[in-house]
Amino acid sequence: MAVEANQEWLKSNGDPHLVLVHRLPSFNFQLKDILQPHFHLLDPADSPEPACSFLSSHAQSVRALICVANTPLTAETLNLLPSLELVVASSAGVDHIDTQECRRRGIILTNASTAFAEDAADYAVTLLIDVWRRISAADRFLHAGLWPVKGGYPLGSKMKVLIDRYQQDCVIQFLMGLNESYSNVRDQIMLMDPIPQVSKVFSLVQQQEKQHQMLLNTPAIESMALFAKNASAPFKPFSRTYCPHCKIQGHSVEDCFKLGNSKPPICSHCNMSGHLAEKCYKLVGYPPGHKLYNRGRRPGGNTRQTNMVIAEGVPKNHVDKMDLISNQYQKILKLLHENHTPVPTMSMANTSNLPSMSGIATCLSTYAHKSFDLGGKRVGIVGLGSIGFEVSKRLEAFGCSIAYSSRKEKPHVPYPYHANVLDLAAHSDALVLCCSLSEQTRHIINKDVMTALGKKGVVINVGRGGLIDEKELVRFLLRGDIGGAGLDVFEDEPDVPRQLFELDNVVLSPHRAIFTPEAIEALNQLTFTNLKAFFSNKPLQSVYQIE
Ligand SMILES: O=CC(=O)O
Repeated sequence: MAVEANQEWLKSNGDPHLVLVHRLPSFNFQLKDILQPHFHLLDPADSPEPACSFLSSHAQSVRALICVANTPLTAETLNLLPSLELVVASSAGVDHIDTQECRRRGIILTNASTAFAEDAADYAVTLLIDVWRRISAADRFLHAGLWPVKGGYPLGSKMKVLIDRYQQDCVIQFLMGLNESYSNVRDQIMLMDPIPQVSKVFSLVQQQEKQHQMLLNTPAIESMALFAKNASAPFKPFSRTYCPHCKIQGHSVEDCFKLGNSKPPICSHCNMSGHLAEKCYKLVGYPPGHKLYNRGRRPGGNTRQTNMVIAEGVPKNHVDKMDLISNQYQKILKLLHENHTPVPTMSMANTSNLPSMSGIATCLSTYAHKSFDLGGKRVGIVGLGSIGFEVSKRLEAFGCSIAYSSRKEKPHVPYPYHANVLDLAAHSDALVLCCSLSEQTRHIINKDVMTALGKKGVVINVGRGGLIDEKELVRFLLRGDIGGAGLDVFEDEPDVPRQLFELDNVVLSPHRAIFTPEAIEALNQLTFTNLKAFFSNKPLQSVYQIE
């Protein structure tokens, strides 16, 4: 920082002014070296004397105080500083400062939101894109070595139908017994009455799979519970599978249907849509005349085929573990029925001339066209201060439409204003929380707001954890009553609800939004500028309006 020739912030006799450093002893005061040459810094944390008596004896004439990070600044401390006129907070949030007491005493408060605005906004937008596009989840998927095993990770906010279909497919294949080393857990699941929902079975299977994997040093594809012959074939770009619907090699018509590109195929065996008769035949046995009719038929007749055909509840002969009996088959059919959600049909016409893309990627991009992109999404910004405004600038560039709620309507802002967050939520696909935490804003995101935001709504928080009723948010996320969350802050940091760890539609970050060297440099600059301005009777920057 350049030293200025005219040091008009010094006292008239040329001495430096006193500035009190208010910090918890565990917090480093990095600005010390920069400020020391220009101000007389008083730092009780450097003294062996208890803070109270230090302040009473040495700080009676102090006019300016720097509040470091989230060191609590209470009315009791303020009472010990009768000459205090300025509090310079080195944070954007001021919920650790008794702002009402500051106001009562006429103390001016500045915060760091202008210094941190760009970095905090970058982070908020990144969280939003990550939640919508599932970037972190896809990263975990890839790091876990699952790409070659389970095929492409379906990205995007409206992929739930596809994920459901994917889970359903995996579960059915698993229950059909394509991986024998999982027969015990399969039998246990089949004995459950009723068989739990597909998503539950899917997670039970995954748990088992994790346990298996832990026992193996180098897990092989074949050791996966959900591994099934050809399960990943449709996802391989050079597979010889051919889709008669979209005329692209690399996936089957069933996959095309799962991706929403064709009408569901109808099974000629059970009349259900969504799969072909081959799937049923694998379960119940191939009919006479089918090319695989003799497959698995052994002398003695204990084959899946004969068991399935003859058994009514209990097989007559010995049944080996892998075989399904007919009521198990019925249970599986029921599962299929319960989870049968229609998938929107979309045309491949616009993308079928993209030879460099694999079939699956082409299908995904087609499906994604109106689903994953940020363009057209309605984003509600809660708190249009300096951080919120930077968020709006960025998201506008992505083609989002912006609305906001704030303590007051901003006269020169072009975006629609909503006087309350409930109303904003009802008109938004995502809410981005950039406001400060106060008694008025605590739990501003509550049950009603989340309900208004809806099942596809996303909430991003770079403000303070207390803005959200976190327990309620966890419930909403676990029930699928909200579309996702990107959270940099939590109610009880560093404790984060563990239930969130498993959710792919949740991105978690340990309160890092503003931590960049550039933001710290901007903070140093802002603090120095404000102290100089204060002692030279010039206007201050980043003044926090206490209400
Ligand atoms: O969270 C960071 C800050 O308030 O500065």
